[in-house]
Amino acid sequence: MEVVYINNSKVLAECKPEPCVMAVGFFDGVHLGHKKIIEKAKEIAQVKKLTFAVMTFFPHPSQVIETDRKVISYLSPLPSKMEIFSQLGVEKLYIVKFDKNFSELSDQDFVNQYLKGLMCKHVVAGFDFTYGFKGKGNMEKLKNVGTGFFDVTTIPKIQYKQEKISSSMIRKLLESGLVSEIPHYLGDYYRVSCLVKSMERGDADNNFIFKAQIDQDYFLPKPGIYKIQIKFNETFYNGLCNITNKTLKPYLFDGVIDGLDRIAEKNNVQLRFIEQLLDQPVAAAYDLFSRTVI
Ligand SMILES: Cc1cc2nc3c(=O)[nH]c(=O)nc-3n(C[C@H](O)[C@H](O)[C@H](O)COP(=O)(O)O)c2cc1C
Ligand SMILES: Nc1ncnc2c1ncn2[C@@H]1O[C@H](COP(=O)(O)OP(=O)(O)OP(=O)(O)O)[C@@H](O)[C@H]1O
Repeated sequence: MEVVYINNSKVLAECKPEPCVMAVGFFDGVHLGHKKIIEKAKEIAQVKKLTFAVMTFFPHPSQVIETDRKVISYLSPLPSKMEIFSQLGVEKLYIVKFDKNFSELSDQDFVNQYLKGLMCKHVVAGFDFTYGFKGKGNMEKLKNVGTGFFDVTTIPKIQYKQEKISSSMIRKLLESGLVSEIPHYLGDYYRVSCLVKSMERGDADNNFIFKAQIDQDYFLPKPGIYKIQIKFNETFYNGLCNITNKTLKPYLFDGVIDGLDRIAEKNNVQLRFIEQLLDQPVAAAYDLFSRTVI
């Protein structure tokens, strides 16, 4: 996957565009609604024999625009989002810096400079996609202004239990500790990548006790005790993890892993949240862990 960072219209002019089918959106978490959009763009690109591209923005628009709900941590921080896009077969990823200047670009200028400028022949986005200053552009307008330049495909609302699947909904579930519900929205357990700081045999049952550091850009579940899996070298290990102080930066997890003797310190692992066991962290975590059957 080729990654192109666009910081302003000058850098945009230096891009070497190629005719493409483009999925557009912020796509935090790349949930089931987002996946439908990306899969549709891929399918159209194959049929039309064009490059399969995605355009996303960074940071989240709420960090630049006045809103009551600022998104400061992510379900998929940029490196994780890039990995997911690459796994979904995206050929070209445009990452547009969302700054004050960009936010004030009119909807017409965004279409002319960015979508037409990057040689989009087909744009795919969801039913509620908005763009341009004050979010004045929508899918209806996009179809009109694209006539003669690009086609537009709108993905209808993807729902679970009669509600729109959204990144905000997944954040709410994490804030409530309801991690076991998340696969219905994400298509998989909520996962974060982290760096193992220490791993030693520690408790009475000879389980491994680990401490791991997580990138501070990740949105974390409510403090508490969680059943987890650690993925390392394509193998999943069951365990428990204690999330304590959410304000601690960088975050440190500690926990117990069952029968794990291959992960050494300084390894990057993927941690998946399976189920909340206790809705508050415990001070003497190891005591609790050693008494709990993993
Ligand atoms: C050029 C441009 C300017 C934007 N300006 C604003 C803005 O002034 N106010 C706002 O609330 N959102 C603005 N947005 C954000 C969009 O409304 C929207 O959140 C963004 O395009 C991501 O779409 P998505 O949230 O559907 O993924 C702008 C987006 C673009 C592409
Ligand atoms: N459930 C859904 N069904 C269809 N399209 C969706 C769905 N959720 C998001 N989209 C589309 O995905 C793209 C990215 O949207 P966005 O990143 O705002 O997702 P979101 O889940 O709505 O986020 P948030 O909850 O933060 O508003 C947009 O084109 C949007 O219309």
